[in-house]
Amino acid sequence: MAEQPIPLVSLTGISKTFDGKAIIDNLDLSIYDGEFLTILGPSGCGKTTVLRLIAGLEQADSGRLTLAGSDITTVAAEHRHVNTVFQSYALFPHMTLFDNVAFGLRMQKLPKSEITPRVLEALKMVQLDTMANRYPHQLSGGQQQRVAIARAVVNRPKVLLLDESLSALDYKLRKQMQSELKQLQRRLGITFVFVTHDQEEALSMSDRIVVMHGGKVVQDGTPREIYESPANLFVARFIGEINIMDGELLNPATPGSWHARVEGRDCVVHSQQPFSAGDKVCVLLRPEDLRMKICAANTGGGIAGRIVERLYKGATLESRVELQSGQHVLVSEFFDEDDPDFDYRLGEQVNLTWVDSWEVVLPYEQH
Ligand SMILES: Nc1ncnc2c1ncn2[C@@H]1O[C@H](COP(=O)(O)OP(=O)(O)OP(=O)(O)O)[C@@H](O)[C@H]1O
Repeated sequence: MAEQPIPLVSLTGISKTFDGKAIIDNLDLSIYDGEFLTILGPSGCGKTTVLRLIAGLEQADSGRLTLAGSDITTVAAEHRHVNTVFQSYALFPHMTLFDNVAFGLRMQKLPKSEITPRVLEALKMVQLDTMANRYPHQLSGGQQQRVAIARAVVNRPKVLLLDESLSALDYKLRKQMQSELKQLQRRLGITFVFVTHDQEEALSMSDRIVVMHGGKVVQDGTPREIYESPANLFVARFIGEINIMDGELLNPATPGSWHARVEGRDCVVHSQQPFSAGDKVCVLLRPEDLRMKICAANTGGGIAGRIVERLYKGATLESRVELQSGQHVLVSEFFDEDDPDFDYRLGEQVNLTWVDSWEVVLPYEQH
């Protein structure tokens, strides 16, 4: 078995209460050297608090924090090799970029002969070395964000914490910065811990995503694992669009698959979970996993439904289908004008199937 690497940062049994309310609840989290880890979750789930605990800006009520193997649970923020880039970049408006980036090193009373090359190197990394004499108001939002990163990187932290640091940017700039930030992280080899509530951002940037809900980690995995195999309905719904259908397991088909009835249709579903015959389940399917054919009601072998809405999205066509149970599901298909079945009309009867084994089967939860 491959040996598990030693975490660069580890949080063990960390709890934090504010005003008598548990905000972080017995949290265990390992962050590995050089990875781009994203903490993803809805507003108020405790993401920023986790960053502040790692940075030393908050003290945990209980638990243990280590950095590169050393216990830093009670070490002051300024003595941790950790830097934070906050949502508001908090640049000094009256200082040039050079002075903004040099500020921390000057506070440490380093000699000028060391400060100048380090600042220029950091500005070069974020491709702003030619603008060293400009002031923050002369920069775009994305450039200001890069200065904030240079200011953190110049301290040569082992870990860089980024708190919703792209959320102030407009859509196009945010997309551009997502890719630049990821490239920068690869180039620097610094461990990034990135906090966001934007699932698309998390999927596209991260090596690993930790999904938080109510102060707890509800799933920890690669972007693909989180998207394709959500651990529960909360994660499934939080990450992208999902259709949740009610089903019942009838009897085992093969090891890892079951004969089942899903929305009145007999089919085979796949799961490695220890289910029993008769168990009620939720069958999860992404809109792009479903396949749709025009078909008279109950003749196609799949789940019968009726088109109630069509949404043209450019590259894809999304259709809302009402099943016989009254439930609505969303189907997303690539636009294909040559497919005679493609141009559905409102009210048309259709038949839904899905790509074999792409379904996720979870224990039944009210939804
Ligand atoms: N210093 C504090 N004093 C009291 N309550 C706090 C404090 N810091 C955070 N909280 C509360 O803890 C909860 C979690 O806050 P936190 O900022 O960690 O959430 P978040 O997931 O980062 O949310 P957002 O995405 O909105 O920033 C919130 O209910 C918040 O009001």
